[in-house]
Amino acid sequence: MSSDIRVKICGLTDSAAVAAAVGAGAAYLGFVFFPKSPRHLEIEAARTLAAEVPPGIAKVALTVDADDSTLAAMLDRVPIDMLQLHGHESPARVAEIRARFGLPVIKAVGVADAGDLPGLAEYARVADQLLVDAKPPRDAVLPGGNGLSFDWRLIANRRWPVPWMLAGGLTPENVAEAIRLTGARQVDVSSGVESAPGVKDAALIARFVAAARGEETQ
Ligand SMILES: O=C(O)c1ccccc1NCC(=O)[C@H](O)[C@H](O)COP(=O)(O)O
Repeated sequence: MSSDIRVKICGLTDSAAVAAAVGAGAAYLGFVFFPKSPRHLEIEAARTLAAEVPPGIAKVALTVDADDSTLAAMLDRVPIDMLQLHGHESPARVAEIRARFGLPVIKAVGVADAGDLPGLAEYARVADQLLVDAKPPRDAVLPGGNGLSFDWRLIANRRWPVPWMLAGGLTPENVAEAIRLTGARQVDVSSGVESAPGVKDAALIARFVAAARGEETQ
């Protein structure tokens, strides 16, 4: 496996977690703005954490069907590099947000079966990146960050015209196999590096990044 795998650690809620992700070599750090989430950040808390991220690591704001005024209020205070849209935003809405706020957009798309794959191609026309995630259960409170994976064989050897990240239920134990099966060059994790919902574990973050890069020795 190659060490050029790029890792996104999502749902960081405190300085220790940011330091752990930065120290482990994450390429992207995700901040969740979704009040029902145990990882939700108020704007001023996110601003403080964002200031702790060194240049060269992308600060990603995750939102769910946010309207323009909510996005504007957050972006006015928090120095964000990319938006991750994790709701039911249509392709037209993705294009609109991208144009209005002038930031690269990652569109999360849930996959449960082969019927979900055409949606990915549609979003690849308007988003800068795709995040290929597990589809949340119908009764889930969270549209992502549920620690659930999907059948990776569904996307084995699939390619899209934009960069993409594999997400959903990844852990230090399974990430190498997920990369091998899918050919992903970027991976995203939240629950799999937590000791409790919303509480990141520095050792798990380090193990995850090392495993994704094929560097883990144990
Ligand atoms: O993390 C949340 O609480 C969350 C809330 C609302 C929308 C998305 C959310 N998380 C998305 C992610 O953290 C990841 O991008 C992805 O779903 C993988 O999560 P996990 O399966 O927990 O690794």
